[in-house]
Amino acid sequence: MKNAKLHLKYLESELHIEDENEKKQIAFMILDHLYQLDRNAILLEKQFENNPEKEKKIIERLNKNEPVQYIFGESHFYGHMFKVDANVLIPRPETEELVYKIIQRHNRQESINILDIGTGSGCIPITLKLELPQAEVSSIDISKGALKIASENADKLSAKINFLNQDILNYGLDDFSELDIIVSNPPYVTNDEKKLMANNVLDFEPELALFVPDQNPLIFYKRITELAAAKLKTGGWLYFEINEQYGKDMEALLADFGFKNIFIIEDMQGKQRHIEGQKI
Ligand SMILES: C[S@@+](CC[C@H](N)C(=O)[O-])C[C@H]1O[C@@H](n2cnc3c(N)ncnc32)[C@H](O)[C@@H]1O
Repeated sequence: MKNAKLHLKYLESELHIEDENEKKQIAFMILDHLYQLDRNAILLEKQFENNPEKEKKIIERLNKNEPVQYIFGESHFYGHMFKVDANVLIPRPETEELVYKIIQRHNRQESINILDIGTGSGCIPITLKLELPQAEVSSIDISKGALKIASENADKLSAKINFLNQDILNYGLDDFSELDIIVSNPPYVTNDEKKLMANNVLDFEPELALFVPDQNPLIFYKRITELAAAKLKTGGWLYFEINEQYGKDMEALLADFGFKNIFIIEDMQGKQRHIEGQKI
């Protein structure tokens, strides 16, 4: 039998993670994931039977920089647990902020049409459907692997979403007439920025979800803004998560396509992370 508090310390000592807080957090997550030991159980020094083989495998993968979310196959987003694998981006807290912003503007009774572009794990469309249950929600991704995970998440969380496998750069939204909301967190990292990124992102997260050509970093934003100008209802909103380097360019882009009420929103780190604009 092991003592939960002492075992937490042991797990920490096996992890090659520089940041002490992150190390502790991940050791907690291992105890929770493998043995359902929460902070209370650790504080009370609960006795439990451990599985050294499983622990060893997890620690080996963590020490090769693999994100803990891929190892456990799940990630929290907006109070729900989403299945994740190597086909999908790990949902980020900044994206929760974008979803929160959208939910604040609408109410649960509105029968609105929402389209999300770039589904990934399905975190955006599924959360919007759960919070705005009268909405019709659709979501597009080029990746069949991502759509499979997103559909599983939608089923698990009982959210009815219309998923479409399309390349937004070559699809004119022909299945849609008038939309109230278009939201997207498209790929926005340039190759130049690759060298600044952590290995656990570069080695494990899907390239398709992250990168855009250096010579055309706004390729997805230009295409989606053009489509939104055509497909949104008057009064409808366009929401993007953005690369903080391109706030000014994004404002100009939305203005060029006739959007009004354009606002850039900072994330919790104070970075220009979201933009919204209204079709008037
Ligand atoms: C940055 S990820 C966002 C995923 C998810 N919405 C989130 O916030 O966690 C971008 C997504 O866009 C998808 N994608 C990339 N190129 C695409 C294209 N040409 N058409 C449609 N989706 C595309 C990727 O497969 C990926 O799932």
